[in-house]
Amino acid sequence: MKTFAEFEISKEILKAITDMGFEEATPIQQQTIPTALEGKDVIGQAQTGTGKTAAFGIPLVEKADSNNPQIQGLVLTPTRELAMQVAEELNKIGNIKGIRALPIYGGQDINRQMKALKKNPQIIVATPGRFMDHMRRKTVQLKGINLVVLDEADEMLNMGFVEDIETILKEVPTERQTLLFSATMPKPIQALAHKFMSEPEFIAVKSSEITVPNIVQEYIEVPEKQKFDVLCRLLDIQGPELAIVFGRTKRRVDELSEALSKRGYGAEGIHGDLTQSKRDSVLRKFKEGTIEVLVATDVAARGLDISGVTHVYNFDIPQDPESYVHRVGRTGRAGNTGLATTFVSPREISFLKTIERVAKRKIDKKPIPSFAEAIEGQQRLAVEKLLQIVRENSLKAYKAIAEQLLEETDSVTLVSAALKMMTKEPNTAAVMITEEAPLRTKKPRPEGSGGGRHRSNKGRSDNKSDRNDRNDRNDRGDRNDRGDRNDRGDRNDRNKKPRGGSNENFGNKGNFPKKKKK
Ligand SMILES: Nc1ncnc2c1ncn2[C@@H]1O[C@H](COP(=O)(O)OP(=O)(O)OP(=O)(O)O)[C@@H](O)[C@H]1O
Ligand SMILES: [Mg+2]
Repeated sequence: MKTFAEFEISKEILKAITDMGFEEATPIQQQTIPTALEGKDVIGQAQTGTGKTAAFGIPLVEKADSNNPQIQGLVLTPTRELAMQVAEELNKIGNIKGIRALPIYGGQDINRQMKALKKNPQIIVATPGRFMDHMRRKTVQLKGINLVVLDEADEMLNMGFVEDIETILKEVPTERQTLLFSATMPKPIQALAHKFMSEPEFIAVKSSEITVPNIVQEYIEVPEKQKFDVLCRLLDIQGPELAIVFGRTKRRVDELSEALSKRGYGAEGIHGDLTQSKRDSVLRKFKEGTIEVLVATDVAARGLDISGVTHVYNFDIPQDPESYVHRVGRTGRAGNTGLATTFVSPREISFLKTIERVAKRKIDKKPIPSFAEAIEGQQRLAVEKLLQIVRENSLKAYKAIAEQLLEETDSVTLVSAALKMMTKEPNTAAVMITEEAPLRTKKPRPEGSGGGRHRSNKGRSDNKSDRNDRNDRNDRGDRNDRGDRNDRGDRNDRNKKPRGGSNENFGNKGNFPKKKKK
C-alpha cells in the first residue's frame, strides 16, 4: 500500500489529504495519480466508492496555480448534486494550497453564478448544459483550461451528451490533459472517448467482480402488487440507518415517498421534476438523518457519496447492468458494508440474469419476508434501543419510580410493556401505488458488442420532455435534470435501444484503506 507522501505532490495538498483522514491511497489512486501527474491522458475505471474523486482531484489541484486568476481545470458531471459534491471534495483538497473549485449547474440562479465566477475560481465543476450556457454568455474564459475531467464519463457520453461534450471540448485549448473516470466503462464508450483524448492510458483496477465484495446483493421475486408491502417489511426487519429506494419513474418516486410517509417512515423523494431548492433540501435532510429513506430515480444513482447508507432497494429492477452497478454502489463505500436488494417481478427474471452476467456475480435469491418477521424485526430494534439506553446508564431519575412500579407489577410484564411501547407495529395504512408494467424483454446481446457508439436523441425525439431530463442539456429553460431518463413516456422507447456493452475489467478487490478516525 502506498501512502500519499510517496506521490510527487506539494506539502499543502498532503496536509489537506491527511486532514481529510486519508492515510493510504486506494488502488485506483495508486495507479492513476502518478500517471496523471506526468501529464498523460487517463481513462480510469474502478468500483464504486473506491476514491475516484481524489484520484483525479489530487492531480487536478496539484497542477492548478493559485496565483493564476484563470480557470485552469474543468470537471463535468452528469448531475447537479454530483457537481456540488465533487466541488466540495476539490475544495477540501485545495483549501491549504489556496485552490478554489466552483460548482456551476442548472437550477441555480445564473446571476449568482456569474458573480461567483468573477471571483476567479481555478476549477469549475459543472453540468454540461449550464456550462455551455456560460460559454455562450461569455461568462467563462476557457483559454486557461489545461485539464478536463469527465466524471461518470460513460453516463455522459452514452446518453446523447456527446454533442454537448464535443462543443465544450472544441473550445477548450487542444493542448490540454483529459481524464475520464467511471466504475463502468463499456467498450464502445472507451472507443468514443479516444476522440477527445490523446493516447490515453486505460487504467482499470483488476477485479473478478465489478461491484465491491462488501455489498451483499440479494433479489426477491415479487409480483408488482406486493412490492410495496414487501418493501415495508424489509425496512422493518432490516432497520437501515439510511436507505435509498430506487424507482423507475418520477411518478413512482412521488407515490412511493408519499406511501412510505403514510406508513410512518421518514421518507422523501428526489427526481428531476422537483425544483433545485427542493432537491437540495431533501438531500440535506437525508444526509443529516432527518429522513432515513431517500426515494430516487436514477438521478441519484451516480457518484453520490453519502455516509451511513446501509441499504439500497431497487424497487424496480434497473434497465441496464450499468445502472444496477451504480445504484447498488451507493452503499458499501469506502470499505463499509452494505446490503442491496432488488425486486424482480416474475416476468423480469431474464433482466436479472443479464445483470448477473455483466456484474459477474451471483445475486442470491431471498424469500418474501413474512408479516411475522416484520413484527419480530421491529421488536428486535426496540430491544436494541432499550439495551442502548441501559448502556448509556443515565437512568438515575427513573429508578425510584421503577422500584415503586415493581412493587405493584412483575418485572416481565413491565419490560414487555416498555417494549410494546417502543415497538413500531407494522402499519398497513392503505396507499396508492400505480402499477408499472414489467420491463420488456429485449434480445440478449453479446457482451462488449455495444451496438451503436452512443445513443443520440434521435429515435427518442417522440418524447420531448425526455430531452429536458437529460443532464442539464436544456439548461436554458432548464428545470429538469438527467437521471430521470426513465420517465413514464420514455420507458418503452428506451427498452428498445442498444446499450454499450459492458467491460470485463473493473474495480479493485475491495482492499480499501482505512480512513483515520479523527
Ligand atoms: N485514500 C482514501 N482513504 C480513505 N478514504 C478515502 C480515500 N479515498 C477516498 N476515500 C473516501 O471514500 C469515499 C468514496 O470516494 P469517491 O466518492 O471518490 O468514490 P468513487 O470511486 O468516485 O465512487 P463512484 O463510482 O460511486 O462515484 C469518500 O467518502 C471518500 O472520502
Ligand atoms: Mg465518483
